[in-house]
Order: sequence, then C-alpha cells, then structure tokens
Amino acid sequence: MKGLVTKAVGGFFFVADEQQNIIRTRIRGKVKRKVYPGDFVKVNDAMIEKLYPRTNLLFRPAVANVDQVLVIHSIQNPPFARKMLDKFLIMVEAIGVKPVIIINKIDLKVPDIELEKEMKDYKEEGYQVYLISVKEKMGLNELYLTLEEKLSVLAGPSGVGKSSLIKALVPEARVKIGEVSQKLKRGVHTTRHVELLPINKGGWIADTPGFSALDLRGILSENLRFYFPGLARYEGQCKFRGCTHTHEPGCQVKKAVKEGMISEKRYNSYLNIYRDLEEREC
Ligand SMILES: Nc1nc2c(ncn2[C@@H]2O[C@H](COP(=O)(O)OP(=O)(O)OP(=O)(O)O)[C@@H](O)[C@H]2O)c(=O)[nH]1
Ligand SMILES: [Zn+2]
Repeated sequence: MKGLVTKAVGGFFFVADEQQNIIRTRIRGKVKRKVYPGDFVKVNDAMIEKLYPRTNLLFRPAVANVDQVLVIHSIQNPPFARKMLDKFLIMVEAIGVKPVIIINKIDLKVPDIELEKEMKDYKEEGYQVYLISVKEKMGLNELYLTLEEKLSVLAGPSGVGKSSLIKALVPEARVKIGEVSQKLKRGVHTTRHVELLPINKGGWIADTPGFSALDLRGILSENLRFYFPGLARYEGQCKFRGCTHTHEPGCQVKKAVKEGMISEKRYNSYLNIYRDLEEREC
C-alpha cells in the first residue's frame, strides 16, 4: 500500500492509509534517505520499502509535502500587527508553500480595528483569509473546508491561539491519544516529535507549529518582490530589468500603487521590509 508517514519515533514509522487508519512500521535498510512525517511511502508487511519523491520539506517542524501554512494572528492579546503578518507571509512565500491567513479571537471587541477593511488588501492580492474565534467556535466550519485533502502546518506568533486551534480542529479522542503519547515520550526522549493529526476527509495538520520566532535570514532584498504576490504580478513590466520597485524610473509597480491597483499599505510594507533587509546586507 501507499501511505502517509504521520510520525517517526524510535525507529518506528507510523503510516496512514487513505482512510486515515494508522499502522506501525519499520523501514528496510535499502531505503537510504531519511523519512519524515508527511512523506509518502510504499509499505509491505509493515515494512517501508520505498520513499516517494517529495514536493517540499519544511524545517522546524520537519514535515514533508506541506500543502499550506496557516498563518495565524489574533486581533487582540497579542494585538494585530500588519508588519508581523507581512513577515510571516514572506517567510512562507519564500519556501514556496501557499500561505492561508487566519485571524483569531474575533470575539474580542477592538473598536479601533476594522478587520474586514484591513484584510481587504490581502484578499485582493489573492490570499484566502479566515476570521475566526476558537473560543466561540466562529468561522471554524469554513476553515475546515480548506483543510480537506491537504497537509497543513500552523505558524504564527506566541499566544495567538495555535494550540487552541489544533485542539478545536482535531476530533476529541485523537487529541487525547496525542496527549497520552506525548507524556509517554517525555519520559523516554527529550526531543519533540512532530505528529500529523487527522482532521477530515484526508486532511492532516502538524501538531507542532512552525517558526513562531521571526527572522528573515536567508531572504535577500533583491528577491523580496517575489514574495509579495501583488508586486510579483508586475515582474518584467518595468523599464529596468530586475527593478526592485523602490527608486527606479519607469516602474510599473509604483504606477500601479498610484492608480490604486496595488494596496498602498502593502507597498509601504514592502519598502519598509526592503530597507530592513538592505541595512542588514551592508
Ligand atoms: N478570547 C479568545 N481567546 C482565545 C481564543 N483562542 C485562544 N485563546 C486564548 O489565547 C491564549 C493563547 O492560546 P494558545 O492556543 O496557547 O496560543 P499559541 O499560539 O499556541 O501560543 P504559544 O504556545 O505561545 O505559541 C489562551 O489563553 C487561549 O485560551 C479565542 O478565539 N478568543
Ligand atoms: Zn518596478
């Protein structure tokens, strides 16, 4: 059978079939490459015989074949911060995985934030945006649908509700199993093993969130424009090849900002982060 590795621990690999039934396997010595959660493998007699090629491999958490990263922020506690959200989006874009924006805690009333308006820019740029409250179970059904048939990883700053969301999404019994095995593991190992948890109709979510700390190391200012979909659309249309859309004459991006085709806030965010990166590169 072809299966999905959900967890690798102590020389064992837990592999799920299409119905999300999980069996414990070992691996044949002839499979030389390291196998990660998210990998597709061929299993015979509870032995992994083959590793299928992967589309990507994330680090921290180490998960293969990630379909989307759910970038979660909260409206309050911690307060919503656009620059922070933009940086998370850049990180996900840079690894070539699709980001999905989630704003949590919409049950908290914040008079000076018009969330719908704030999110309009992102939607126009092509991002899926979900406004939810894990606490009040608002918006979760809609979110559920985007998780079908996909492997998702959560990312976002501390305290925004990542663990709460995972618990809300994964059926009760499965979470309990996860918690028990977590306790058992702690006694034996100190390392944290990523586990993929089944959600719905072939959907999986990693129980360990990705990069909660933010740094854009490895991202060059000259490449930043590719990680803003609204700007990337104009690639090759400016007067100068490799135009960074910052100071060059004949820039179609700047023109589009003036004409209201590109969100001014998003463009300013680009300039702001561009300068941060440039400063670091000096
Ligand atoms: N008001 C409100 N509080 C929430 C909601 N979701 C989560 N919280 C609370 O926010 C706090 C942080 O939630 P966690 O799920 O631990 O957040 P996290 O992102 O996993 O945090 P880290 O583990 O630090 O990365 C907890 O006190 C939750 O009860 C929500 O929808 N509304
Ligand atoms: Zn330009």
